[in-house]
Amino acid sequence: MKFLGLSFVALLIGLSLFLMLMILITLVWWVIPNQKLHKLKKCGFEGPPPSFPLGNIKDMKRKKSNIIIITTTTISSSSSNLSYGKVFIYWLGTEPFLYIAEAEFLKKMSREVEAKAWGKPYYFRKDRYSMFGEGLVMTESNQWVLHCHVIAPAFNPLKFKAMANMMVESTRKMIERWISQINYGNPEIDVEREIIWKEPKTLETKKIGGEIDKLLITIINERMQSGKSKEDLLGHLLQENHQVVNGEEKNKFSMRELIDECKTFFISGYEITSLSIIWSLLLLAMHEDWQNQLRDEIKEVMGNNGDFGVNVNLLNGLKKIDLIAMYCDATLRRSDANEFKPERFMDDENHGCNHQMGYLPFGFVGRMCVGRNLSFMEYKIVLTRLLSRFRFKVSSSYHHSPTIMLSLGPIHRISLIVQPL
Ligand code: HEM
Repeated sequence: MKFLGLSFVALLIGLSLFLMLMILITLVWWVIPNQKLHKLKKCGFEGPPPSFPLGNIKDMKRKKSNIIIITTTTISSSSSNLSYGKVFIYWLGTEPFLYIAEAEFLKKMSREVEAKAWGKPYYFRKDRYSMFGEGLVMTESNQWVLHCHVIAPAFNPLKFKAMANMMVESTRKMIERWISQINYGNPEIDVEREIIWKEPKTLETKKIGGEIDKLLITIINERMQSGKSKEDLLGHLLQENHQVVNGEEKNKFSMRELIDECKTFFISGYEITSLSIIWSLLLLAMHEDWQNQLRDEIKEVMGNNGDFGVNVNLLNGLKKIDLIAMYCDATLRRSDANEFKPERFMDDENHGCNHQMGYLPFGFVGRMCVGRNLSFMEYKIVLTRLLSRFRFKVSSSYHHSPTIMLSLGPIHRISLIVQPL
């Protein structure tokens, strides 16, 4: 039998497939999200119903009040005019997110929710998998606990001395490059290009992912076979990874896990610290009085070391540099938050915010940044040496263009006029 030229069987198959697809869509986009919402409501959370197909993205785009959004472990500032109070559930596609504008609630959660219970949103895991694989940023529950045990000791500040020397050396090379450029009559330096390695876009990382993996396998194998431990992050990681159980040598991580951790350190570590340094240089170039204050402090604390070498212990004495560095885009800020006032951090336990949970540049509770001490050290080393050698001014060609990528970066170059002291 034929209908519109199609056999009855083909029509039946087509119809069944269509029906199955409709059932699947209804399940995924309506039944399951509504079940989740029902459960969340039972726990006392209110919020708009999931709307097909994008969730509440449209509503979220309309700006009114600044609030904090927690997307499982990721905290970011955003805006909303949804009228569900200060804590509610909203939807991105079919995924529920907890929206928090109440610092006390955030504090309570950070006390009561175990670190291993935090996870990452599905879209983040999918989008960033090529960058982080199953590295620490992505792991959850007991796998996170295991990774933490291996990785955290590698970030013990007592192990940073050799890394400090590498940082000093690479800053020295950069300073030499700048001086030779200045001597050629070009004092305008694109500090972004000089300091930062551009984070590859997700697509690029997907394309070159295999190449990166191969390169890392070679490096890791060479290190393992040479038997010599190098005092850098990979060296410390390999040391922590090695164990002897009942006389048998074993590794805690597989090669895949080692590769993913290396990628995680590189991508989550390198980019953010570099960005902190270049934004700080820009702010200092805009506020020369602060450059002078910092130079005075560097001389007072480091003596000549600010110029010729770095004593890691002395870095702890530099308080003002801390102060400027890590001012994050906290949302519970005071009304003068957009003014450059590093002094607001001085003797203020809330770091210039209205609440202690307003300042969370390194995340919070157990999922706090494992690399924060390393990043402080690198930041201080680079800034100390640059300020000891140069005066910075903003170039007339500078065009302010911050944008959020993985972190807050500039679209256009950050050009500064650099004058040797
Ligand atoms: C200015 C510098 C840095 C800032 C502002 C920063 C910020 C953060 C934040 C906010 C988180 C929490 C993310 C979340 O909850 O999803 C985090 C986690 C993490 N950071 Fe950093 N970070 C910095 C430097 C570094 C460095 C230098 C490294 C390593 C070389 C690093 C490695 C990591 C890792 C592995 C995690 C995941 C920790 C976990 O989930 O247990 N970060 N960082």
